Amino acid sequence: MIWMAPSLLAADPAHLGDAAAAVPDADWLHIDVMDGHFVPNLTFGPPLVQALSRRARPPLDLHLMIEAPERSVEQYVRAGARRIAVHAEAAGHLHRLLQTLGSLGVERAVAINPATPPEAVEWVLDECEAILVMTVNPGWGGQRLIPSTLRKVERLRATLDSRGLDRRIVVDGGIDLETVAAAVRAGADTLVAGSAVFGSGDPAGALARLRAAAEGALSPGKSN
Ligand SMILES: O=C(CO)[C@H](O)[C@H](O)COP(=O)(O)O
Ligand SMILES: [Fe+2]
Repeated sequence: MIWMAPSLLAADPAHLGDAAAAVPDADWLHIDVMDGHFVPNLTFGPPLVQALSRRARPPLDLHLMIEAPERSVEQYVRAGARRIAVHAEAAGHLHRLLQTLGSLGVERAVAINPATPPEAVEWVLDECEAILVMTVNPGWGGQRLIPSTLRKVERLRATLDSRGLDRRIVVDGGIDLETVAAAVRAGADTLVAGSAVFGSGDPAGALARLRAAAEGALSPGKSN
């Protein structure tokens, strides 16, 4: 089953609450937290996340692009996060951090940048529910998907299958009607899309079209 996670990063910052309310059929609402250090950009903090949780119907999916994530995960859980992705590159003690997140009762994802090999997450698969493969360099929306990142998705899906593990593979960056089928065929089952959803005048319609294209790529005999 495909899960769709529209990313608020592409929404008009002056109307974030309305954007959060505009995609009630999403499986998750993706929120990109950037600290100006791990990535140059600066975005959402806990009070804003908490305010958005009151406007959004989908559960909040926080993508923490921050240094020392262990210092602030609890704050984001209190603000309403239901899934938290932490970067393998940012966590000094990744295994311990994932155990902490588990004890806080949220779904856990480990994110890797395009430059990071799959091995960085393969040793903690028992301590997470999802892997987030960055398909662009983190920091901004509206970039083009880097095709070689999908080879990592294939490899991770093969590793999960060979170990009999049921984990979500999230792809994040440059997902649109042109790239979504390739991402799904590579093994992704959770699709983050910012510009393709909030860059359109009709976010709910754009989300539905993207979901249909992803589901079509899953079903044999359909072309997308
Ligand atoms: O994590 C991110 C950037 O670091 C965003 O989630 C991602 O870029 C989504 O935006 P778009 O679909 O426009 O690429
Ligand atoms: Fe993201």
